[in-house]
Amino acid sequence: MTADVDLVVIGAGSAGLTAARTAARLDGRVLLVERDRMGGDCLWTGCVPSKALLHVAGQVAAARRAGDFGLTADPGPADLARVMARVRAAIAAIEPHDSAAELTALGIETVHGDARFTGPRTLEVNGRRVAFRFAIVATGSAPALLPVPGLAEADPLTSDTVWELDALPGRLAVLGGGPTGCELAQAFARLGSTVTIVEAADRLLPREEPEGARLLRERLESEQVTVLTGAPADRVEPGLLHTAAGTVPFDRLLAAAGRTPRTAGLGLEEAGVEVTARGHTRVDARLRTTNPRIYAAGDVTGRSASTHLAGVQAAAAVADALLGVRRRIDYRAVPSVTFTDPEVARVGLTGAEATERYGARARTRTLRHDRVDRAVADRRTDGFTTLVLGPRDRIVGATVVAPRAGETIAHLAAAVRLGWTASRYAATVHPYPSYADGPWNAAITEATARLDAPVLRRSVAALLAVRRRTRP
Ligand SMILES: Cc1cc2nc3c(=O)[nH]c(=O)nc-3n(C[C@H](O)[C@H](O)[C@H](O)COP(=O)(O)OP(=O)(O)OC[C@H]3O[C@@H](n4cnc5c(N)ncnc54)[C@H](O)[C@@H]3O)c2cc1C
Ligand SMILES: NC(=O)c1ccc[n+]([C@@H]2O[C@H](COP(=O)([O-])OP(=O)(O)OC[C@H]3O[C@@H](n4cnc5c(N)ncnc54)[C@H](O)[C@@H]3O)[C@@H](O)[C@H]2O)c1
Repeated sequence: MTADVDLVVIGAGSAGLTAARTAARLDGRVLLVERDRMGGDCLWTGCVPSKALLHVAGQVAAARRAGDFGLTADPGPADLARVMARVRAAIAAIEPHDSAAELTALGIETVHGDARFTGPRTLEVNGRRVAFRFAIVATGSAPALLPVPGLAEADPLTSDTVWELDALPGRLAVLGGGPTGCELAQAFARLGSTVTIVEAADRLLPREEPEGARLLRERLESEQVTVLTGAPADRVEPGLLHTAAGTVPFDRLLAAAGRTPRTAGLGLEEAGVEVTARGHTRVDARLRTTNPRIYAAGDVTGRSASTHLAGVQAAAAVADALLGVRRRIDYRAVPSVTFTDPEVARVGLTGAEATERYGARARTRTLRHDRVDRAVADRRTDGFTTLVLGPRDRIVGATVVAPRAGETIAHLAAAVRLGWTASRYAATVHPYPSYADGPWNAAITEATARLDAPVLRRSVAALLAVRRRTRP
């Protein structure tokens, strides 16, 4: 069978766009199929609108705190229609980079339609049959619809639809206290809604360091957000959410309790592509599905839940398929950030995960940000840095909770990837006064604490004595 294209990419989101661009750069013949909007969730309903919304909400919150700085300003509730216009403007500014025109200029053929595999090396889109050498499934994930009685009837908002609101809900109940729930809850509370977060686990952000979740909760509560934890949703009546921890009256409900992969209707069975029990494409370390000619990348794999990792996976999959070049993805060093205020940023293991993996060889070193002068100057000492140390004192994880922690964590991602010790990290000069002083000072404290080891103290004392004699 002669192939029509080297690579067909299904889905033009974070993973699919990177896959198509990478293949085009290698001079591959590429067909990119998207059934909805070029740019995918990150551009239209995920990263970009949520960060734009959080930015405006942050400005409103700062204006509310103006009294702290001797100013007077009471912005009152925000005009959501105008706020959403700002959000759409951010999308509009980025959208041309992901457009079909831009990709066509790179030599990529784009087709608007629903792709469906018809065999191990063929698929169909808009009635057109395409034979491919390789394919990449990059169809992403969608908000999960929980089987909570009454939830569907309550017409819940999701991260797909919340952007269509043009008036602030008076009382907003947010179902799920993961990154989506926390970010949107804080944004709407700051804009003027009365928000309650309902989280099944015993804390917000269950994947993060408990102390980070605790600080975020404290901050949200200080901004009048009600947080119910240990509160799985039981059922919904009109205007009333019942949970194990009490009832929550609401005007609108936002369902943010997880994601589900988009694998239905793709003809994966015809292509010999197996899915896991949760519906993700089953992939190996090279991102090959159970059909070695078909790869997968991004949310659909269940091994990525971020734009940065989706892109890295996609580029690696293309190199593997088209060039036979294997690129190892270092999953140990992929940062994740919840862009609330304060931001909760992590790379690698939490303290508890490190103890589980390394037992007594794991340790943590925490520096509270009342020791970070920039945080003091900004009156933002409600943060901390934790370095997680593993065997041979290497940094195997880190959490930073602070304004701009999403920037600071990037250095620590490099440290984890390169297997640096705290001493090695401490040897890199950091600018003062910055939030990056958090990790730096934590590393310096760790490095200098090691000087307290009796053997080192004896050596230092001996050296000092020698110097006193030779340079009296
Ligand atoms: C509210 C929110 C905020 C977020 N914030 C961040 C953040 O700040 N930073 C971060 O890194 N990540 C963030 N994420 C996660 C990030 O958006 C996703 O991880 C990322 O978009 C996944 O990219 P993807 O390419 O795997 O899938 P998607 O972006 O979902 O793209 C998949 C595309 O495939 C298309 N498609 C599906 N089926 C077919 C088919 N059969 N034929 C043709 N096309 C098809 C879809 O229409 C879609 O456009 C956020 C997510 C949410 C919900
Ligand atoms: N800033 C970012 O990078 C960003 C932002 C948003 C989402 N994401 C990614 O997208 C993925 C999905 O995030 P998400 O927050 O939508 O989902 P999630 O799965 O991370 O969190 C959902 C939360 O809902 C809770 N939950 C589940 N069922 C419940 C019930 N019946 N009642 C109450 N609570 C319930 C869970 O315990 C969990 O804490 C994540 O992996 C996340 O990293 C990233």
